[in-house]
Amino acid sequence: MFASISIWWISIITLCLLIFTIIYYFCTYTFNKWDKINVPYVQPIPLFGNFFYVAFGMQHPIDFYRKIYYELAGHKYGGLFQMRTPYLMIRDPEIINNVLIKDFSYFPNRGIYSDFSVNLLSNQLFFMENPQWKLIRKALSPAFTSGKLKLMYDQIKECSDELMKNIHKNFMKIDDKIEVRDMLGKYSTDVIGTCIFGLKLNAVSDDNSTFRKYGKSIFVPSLRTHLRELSLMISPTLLNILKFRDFPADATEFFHSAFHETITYREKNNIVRNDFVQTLIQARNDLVLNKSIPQGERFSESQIIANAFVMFAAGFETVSTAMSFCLYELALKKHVQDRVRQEINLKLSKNNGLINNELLIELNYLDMVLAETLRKYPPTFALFRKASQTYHVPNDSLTIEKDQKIIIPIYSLHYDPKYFTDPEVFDPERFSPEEKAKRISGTYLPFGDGPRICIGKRFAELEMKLALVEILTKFEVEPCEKTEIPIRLSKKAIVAMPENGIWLTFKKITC
Ligand code: HEM
Repeated sequence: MFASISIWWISIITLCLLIFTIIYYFCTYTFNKWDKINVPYVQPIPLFGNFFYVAFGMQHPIDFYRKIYYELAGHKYGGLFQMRTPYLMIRDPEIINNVLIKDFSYFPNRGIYSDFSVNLLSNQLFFMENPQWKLIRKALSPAFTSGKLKLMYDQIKECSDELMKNIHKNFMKIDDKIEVRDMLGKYSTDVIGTCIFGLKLNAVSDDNSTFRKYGKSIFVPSLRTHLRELSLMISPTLLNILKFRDFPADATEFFHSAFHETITYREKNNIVRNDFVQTLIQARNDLVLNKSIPQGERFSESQIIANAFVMFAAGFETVSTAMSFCLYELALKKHVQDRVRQEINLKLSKNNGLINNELLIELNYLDMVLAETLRKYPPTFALFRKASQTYHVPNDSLTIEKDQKIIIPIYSLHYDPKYFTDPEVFDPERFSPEEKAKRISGTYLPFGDGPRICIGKRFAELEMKLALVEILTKFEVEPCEKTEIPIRLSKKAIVAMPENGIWLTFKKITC
């Protein structure tokens, strides 16, 4: 009897040991990656890698990358583990330039996984991989030429006029304190609506705007997005089993049908306009309906719709957050605000008081202020790439294997005192023509770089400058008792976003 009990115990213990060994192996077997190729790395812990505090919402990814960046100080690159997935962080500007620009053909993709069969709206420019990415980027780029931007000016101006009306209304009805991120989020929703989709959304004046509601829901930090990220870093297979979606289902449905209706309405009614919807219709004709192109190069209807969505998703939160941080810094730095206003007023007086596209182009100091805002608060805090083939780093022993995921830590580079002295200080002089000429390329990357650089960069700059000119010529912005100093960033957001909004006082300029 004793013999059978001990056999039973031995079997149980052996089974437990076996299960423990399998789990331990699963949680750690990727961790020898950097030792094998002699790359410095930060010591991981089973399953979580270096990502433990981020996984439990105790650390912002920005702080996480910053910590790794400094632990790898003195090295051109180094390894880290986001859960079980090994990433190569590149710190050296020359290698960064090789990856983004010079040797782009080795790194054409971001390597951000999405199962397109359940995430229809992710099947677009941002997530797409070569060769499809190249085809669609070529088809959509003509929508953002300087000629096209000039044509969009009047539409953006209409939105900024609405914005100003709303600020005045708010001013008279409520008080002089405004949460600027919400207000500017409504403005950027309207701008994208009219310029990209030809839709008058009126989010600025309509508190119940559905576009605004669903737009916000894409970026609101949620447990779903967090768990999605974590399961992906543990294993894409796990993500496929758990089927976490990239975006909430109701938002996906809403945007899919809204964009589908817009495109089909234009087609049915033969409406031809010189705007982004027209570019999408053209892309649909060339890449979906054209039977003469090879099957592999053909796109689906749903991919065209997803590319309408990406302009909305990538364009509204980034712009409104950047403008809000800009106003925040100007409120804290009165002398910089005065100088911006002086420049605007000087140019306005030479332009008969008229705000137009040409005037905006001439506002060089405002450009410097915006550039410094995007240095201090880059909405996208890191760039991602994946090697599509094995790559030997020139003049170095490192070989980057095919499929290796790469992180370029924008935020850490922007705060490295080697490249930006006193990085915590907001100083637009860093972007004077002389300082810009001295800057080491590959250290300032708010819009990314190379062929995959942000497609909406110039559109965003135009939109931001116009709203800032309108606001700063009519109001002085100041901090109030609700202004958070220093500002705290949300630990869960996928873009650099203030935790509690940005409250500022608006004082009417009377003269
Ligand atoms: C302040 C505003 C903005 C910032 C800071 C910003 C930043 C970025 C960054 C860092 C990337 C990744 C670039 C890379 O990987 O090298 C990106 C990509 C992208 N952005 Fe923006 N963006 C802004 C506004 C916009 C706007 C207004 C639009 C659309 C109208 C837009 C559309 C896109 C798209 C579609 C991509 C993917 C491009 C591709 O993969 O080919 N962005 N953006």
